[in-house]
Amino acid sequence: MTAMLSVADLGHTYQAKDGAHTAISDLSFTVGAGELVCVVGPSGCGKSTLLRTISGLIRPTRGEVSLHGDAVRGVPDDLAVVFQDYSRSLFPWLSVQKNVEFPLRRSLGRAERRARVAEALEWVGLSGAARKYPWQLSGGMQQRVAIARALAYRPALLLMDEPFASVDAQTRFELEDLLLRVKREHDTTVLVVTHDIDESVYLGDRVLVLSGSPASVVADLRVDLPAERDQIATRESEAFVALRGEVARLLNVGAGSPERRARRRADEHSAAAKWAEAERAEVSRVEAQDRAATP
Ligand SMILES: Nc1ncnc2c1ncn2[C@@H]1O[C@H](COP(=O)(O)OP(=O)(O)OP(=O)(O)O)[C@@H](O)[C@H]1O
Repeated sequence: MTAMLSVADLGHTYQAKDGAHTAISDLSFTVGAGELVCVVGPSGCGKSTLLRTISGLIRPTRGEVSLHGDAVRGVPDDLAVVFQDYSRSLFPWLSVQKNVEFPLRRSLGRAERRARVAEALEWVGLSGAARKYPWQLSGGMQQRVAIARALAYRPALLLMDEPFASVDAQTRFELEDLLLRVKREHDTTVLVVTHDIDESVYLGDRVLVLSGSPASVVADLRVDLPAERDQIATRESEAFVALRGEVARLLNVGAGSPERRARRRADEHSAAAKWAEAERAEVSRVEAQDRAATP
């Protein structure tokens, strides 16, 4: 299988006021064209840093990322990202139609843009919602819009950062099946970061298990399940149960004393709050820029 994405000896060290912090070290893996690979790892191990380097938002301090053979030096044209927080990734002042159309506004003429939007909305079952605004839709529908926007762009690689973590369990199952269907029908190459071990096995052709910070690859597991999956039958199958057990063991889920676990959760919480704050400021800045650029 041709490698669509190649990550070679990747490392990244942040320079902060209180010293240097190595978030990822020696990460190497490839993702083949048409493959769906899930990445799991302990909280704070460096998964978002990995996605930021793949999407060209930060330059790694070591190693290289290539997309169909070309080294990534900035944000690649043929890449789309779906984030966990749909409410911040959609523009509330634009209709669903205009949200999905937005990334296509420079590359395509009006007729082709409209055709792509109609097609993508049909894929995600939202043809009837084109004229609505994001705030008129449920959380699951908003995340469908974000997925439609990514798909309308026809990216060579779709990156998803905890895409279904903010929706209820029923919607999560529906969106997982939607992703599998779209991937199968359109041969999309996808890299999904998730905290959910079951989700990683249900969705993945492979599961990459990362170590604690700084992240490196602990295991690259092939998911030996039929391509057609079913939320009940697949999750009950022996192969599924065995694999999710293996991932949990590799992640050492449940290890440590209750005190150590509580301390670790508190540390993760304060680091997450700090970076969420920085990210909010960055998103507001970019939104203000986009708002100014919106015709
Ligand atoms: N801009 C930054 N400057 C300095 N350190 C950072 C920066 N961004 C992240 N870090 C640190 O790098 C480490 C990895 O962070 P990252 O957000 O990549 O992890 P993660 O696995 O995505 O976390 P989570 O599972 O909580 O989403 C953390 O210790 C974090 O505090």
